[in-house]
Amino acid sequence: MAPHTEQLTRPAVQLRGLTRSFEGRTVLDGIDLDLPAGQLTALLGHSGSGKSTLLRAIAGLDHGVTGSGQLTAPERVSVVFQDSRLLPWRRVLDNVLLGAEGKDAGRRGRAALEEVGLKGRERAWPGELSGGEAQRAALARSLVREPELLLADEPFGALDALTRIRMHGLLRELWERHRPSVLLVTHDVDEAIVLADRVLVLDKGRIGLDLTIDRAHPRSYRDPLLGEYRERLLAALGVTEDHR
Ligand SMILES: Nc1ncnc2c1ncn2[C@@H]1O[C@H](COP(=O)(O)OP(=O)(O)OP(=O)(O)O)[C@@H](O)[C@H]1O
Repeated sequence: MAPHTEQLTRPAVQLRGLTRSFEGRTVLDGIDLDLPAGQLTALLGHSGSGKSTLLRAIAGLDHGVTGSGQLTAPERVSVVFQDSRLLPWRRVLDNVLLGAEGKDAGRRGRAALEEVGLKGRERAWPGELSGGEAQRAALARSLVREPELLLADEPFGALDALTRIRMHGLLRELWERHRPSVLLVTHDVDEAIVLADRVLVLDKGRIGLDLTIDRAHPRSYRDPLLGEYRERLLAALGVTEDHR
């Protein structure tokens, strides 16, 4: 599907000189970044490189952290984490409706559950869902707010490999249908290459590599033409032949 050009001209997120420190240790060191509206961007980086810190800053969830810089982000932002964060004492539909506003919230909640493949599970308890189903419910909850920006912090990191691949298809489908701007934090180079149109590598507090993945969707994990992107990303992450 062709991107909506009028959307791509207006950045959804703008960071200028964004700096964040913990106890005097600088984690983000003057980041300048524009995320165009309606783009699916992945953020890679080693453990501890500051990916979650950056995502939390954009989400406005980093109160109390020392920092400076300018940040603009849309008002309607949804965040999905590695753990579904469903409230165990609320049924699935009631979880999905948390934070949903408006008269038609119930209808939107049911529609979102249907979109993620959970039709019929509205009255289930979170404890009755598999890990993949719980993440589907978390995605439904994020959709119901009709976010302009979806921030996802390793949303598939705790899932088995097969479920993860299915969830990749689902996320891409949902994105194509709703076109929010997405920032997907991941450790998984292949996940980034298959899903995202742009991949950023966070390194030493800065964006070390900013790579556009110029391949049509749906993409196959086996596409040899994605290999070149993989090599560039692995090199930016400092992964050499000796590590493989
Ligand atoms: N609340 C905090 N207090 C002190 N240090 C923190 C806090 N949050 C994060 N840090 C430190 O900031 C650095 C970046 O953490 P962050 O969680 O952003 O990294 P990450 O790239 O998301 O890592 P991972 O991939 O392992 O989740 C780490 O060294 C971490 O210890």
